[in-house]
Amino acid sequence: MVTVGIEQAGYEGRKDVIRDIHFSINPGELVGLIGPNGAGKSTTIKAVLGLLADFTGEVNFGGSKKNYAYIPEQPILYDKLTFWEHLELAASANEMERADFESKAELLVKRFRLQEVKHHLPSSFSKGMQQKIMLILGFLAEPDLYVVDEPFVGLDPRATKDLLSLLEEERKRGAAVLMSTHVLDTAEKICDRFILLDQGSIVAQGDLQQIQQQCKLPNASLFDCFHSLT
Ligand SMILES: Nc1ncnc2c1ncn2[C@@H]1O[C@H](COP(=O)(O)OP(=O)(O)OP(=O)(O)O)[C@@H](O)[C@H]1O
Repeated sequence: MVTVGIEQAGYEGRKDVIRDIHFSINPGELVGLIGPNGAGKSTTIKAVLGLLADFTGEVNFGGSKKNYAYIPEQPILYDKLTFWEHLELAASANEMERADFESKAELLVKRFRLQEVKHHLPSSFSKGMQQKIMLILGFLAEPDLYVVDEPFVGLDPRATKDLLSLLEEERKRGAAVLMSTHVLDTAEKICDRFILLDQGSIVAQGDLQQIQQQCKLPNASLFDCFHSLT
């Protein structure tokens, strides 16, 4: 289980962007981090991953080692490495066996329909194709925790479906997922629980029924709850 207890966190020169953020994620669970622009979703993710200069609190990954894959909103790729070389680099960082790496990587490349561009430079790819590379890099690692920042915006419907089915398989293996998104109708369908952020703090958390109770709107959609709370 991943346990997050953030007293406060922020950036150099802009401390205290988020405060009193407490939640946990069980193995196999998909938790949605929801909130308007600037609410602090990405900052919360960076705090969980230990990427912030200014941080007070504690994040416990449950094991001795922080075993996670972070799939950022903006793809981060090297200009001079081909798509396949990015995968090879990730495999060596994760100390994967060659044969294991090749079979998994080939399957993922095929699944996201990128075989044709395997040996091309990703700097020439579209935003959605670059995003797929970030997803493949994450899935290759088979981590205990996936941290996915706004995955749906750049992906076409088929890629979105591929992502969701792969995440479902990974959750069956026991992987936990923390996902930030604005796409509330998808979030409502796929997340076990939600954390609703506004202005750097949690305004509601729980499953849909608990969120509905917290905003006193029985049977309301996540979208309606979101609007009444933010
Ligand atoms: N590198 C940074 N330095 C200083 N302030 C930052 C930095 N990044 C974000 N912030 C500020 O922190 C606040 C929360 O931003 P954050 O990116 O966490 O929001 P978000 O909920 O992820 O928003 P969005 O939905 O637009 O992606 C905003 O006021 C933003 O201006």
